[in-house]
Amino acid sequence: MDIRKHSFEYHSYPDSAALPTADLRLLEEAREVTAQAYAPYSNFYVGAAILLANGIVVRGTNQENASFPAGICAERVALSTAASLYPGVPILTIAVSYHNPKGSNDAPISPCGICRQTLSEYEGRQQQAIRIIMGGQTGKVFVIPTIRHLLPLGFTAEDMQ
Ligand SMILES: O=c1ccn([C@H]2C[C@H](O)[C@@H](CO)O2)c(=O)[nH]1
Ligand SMILES: [Zn+2]
Repeated sequence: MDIRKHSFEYHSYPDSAALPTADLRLLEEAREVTAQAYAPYSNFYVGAAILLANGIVVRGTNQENASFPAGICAERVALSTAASLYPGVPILTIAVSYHNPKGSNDAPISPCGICRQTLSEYEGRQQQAIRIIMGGQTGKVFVIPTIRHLLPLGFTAEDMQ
C-alpha cells in the first residue's frame, strides 16, 4: 500500500480588476450573460463565456425546467453551443459567473459534478488544457489552468479500453 496525494495550484486574485485584460473581458461576458439565464425555480442566474482558439466568444446560461432534472447548467449550454457552431476549434478558456438576486454575489462558484465530467470530455477530445475562470459579480476570482485539476481520478474513454 502507498499513500497518494492530489494537489493543484491555481491563481486567486483579490478582485477582477487584477486579472490580465483578456481574462477580465471574458469574465465580464460571463457576468453580463447571466441576464439571459432562465432560472425561475432557483432564481440563481449563471453565465458562462467560452473563448475559442479562433478568438470567438460563445456564451451560455442555465436553462431550467418545471421538471427540475431537465434543467441544464450554463457551462454545458456554452460547451454544446461552441462545439456545434465551431466544431474542432479548441476551447482555450471558460469563465463562469452568476447573479444571485437574493444572496451574495461576491465569491467564485465552481462547476457541478456533471459539468466537470463534461468539461473533462472536451479537454480530453482537444488534447489541450481548458482554463477556467470563476468569479462572482464582485470579489475574489480564481483561475485554474486545467479541468483535470477539478476532477481527479475522473472516468474517461481510456477506462473502457
Ligand atoms: O456552476 C453552476 C452551478 C449551478 N448552475 C445552475 C443550475 C441550476 O439552474 C441553478 C441552481 O443550481 O444554477 C449552473 O448553471 N452552473
Ligand atoms: Zn453544472
